[in-house]
Amino acid sequence: MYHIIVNKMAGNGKGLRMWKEAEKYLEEKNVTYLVSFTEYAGHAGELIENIDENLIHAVVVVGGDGTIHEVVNKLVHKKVALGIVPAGSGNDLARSLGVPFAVEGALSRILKGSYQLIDVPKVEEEHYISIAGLGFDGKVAEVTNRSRSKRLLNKLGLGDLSYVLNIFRVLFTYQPSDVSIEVDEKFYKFQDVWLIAVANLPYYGGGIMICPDACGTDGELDICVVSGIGRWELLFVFPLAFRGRHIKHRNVTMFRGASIKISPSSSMVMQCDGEIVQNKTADFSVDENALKIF
Ligand SMILES: Nc1ncnc2c1ncn2[C@@H]1O[C@H](COP(=O)(O)OP(=O)(O)OP(=O)(O)O)[C@@H](O)[C@H]1O
Repeated sequence: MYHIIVNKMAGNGKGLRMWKEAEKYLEEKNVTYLVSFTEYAGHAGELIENIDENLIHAVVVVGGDGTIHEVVNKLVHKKVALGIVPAGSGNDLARSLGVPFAVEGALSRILKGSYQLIDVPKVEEEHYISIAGLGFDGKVAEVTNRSRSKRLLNKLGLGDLSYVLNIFRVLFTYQPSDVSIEVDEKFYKFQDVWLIAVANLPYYGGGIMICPDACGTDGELDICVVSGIGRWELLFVFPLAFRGRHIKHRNVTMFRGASIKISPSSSMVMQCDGEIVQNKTADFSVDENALKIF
């Protein structure tokens, strides 16, 4: 049986609209399912905390990357597969995996039943599926989630605009840090680091292809470091990242590895799949082939 988890509030109400469409489609196809609706942050994880693996063969999220992130943390190394009907504002996991954005396409992919095994990275005990970021992107996520303008813009259906506004706000106040990075026992030192992305898959931030070659089945993580760059130049490089063309820029360094330790000289805000995490250290590893995903 499918357990469907719906975040009605995802994507400024897109979750509810897409669920209504999904409900009709599932009825037409005579699919048996159990459905639950999230009511607060953290609820999706709680709903499947004690999942009966003999009864439920797949969890389907109708929601965004934040809801998926909670579910991933409960499904790692389980028999239960994950399906997604992308209804968030960013939908970067769907973009990376080529999941259709329309309800019918996304559901028919799930109902076909063929899954792949995907790697799941972790930083300390926190798993994530797409990208973890330290620095500038973490700060933008933190400021946006706290800001009153987000709530107001969400009500007006302009939620994405709050990210853009905060990118500018953070750009002119952010203080870069010096950072030591250990990748598979090789040691690197960077000055004036703006951001470090540690990626299982290519996309974050609603379509930014920060690590174009990241592959969720190679047992490794791709790392992008942006350092030693002026504020105005960063503003110029930023749009290139929507097509992955930033990687040739002289202030951008790309690596790949399975075990990564990041030590900044001053604290850097960390986000995993867009959710802020309060870790003391940033030691990354990969659980290979740890999640079944449609
Ligand atoms: N009923 C609810 N009311 C408020 N917040 C909720 C509710 N249900 C879940 N949440 C929380 O809302 C946050 C955002 O949800 P989600 O990621 O699904 O959508 P999104 O932010 O619009 O999409 P994306 O992450 O793709 O940009 C998550 O952290 C989730 O835990």
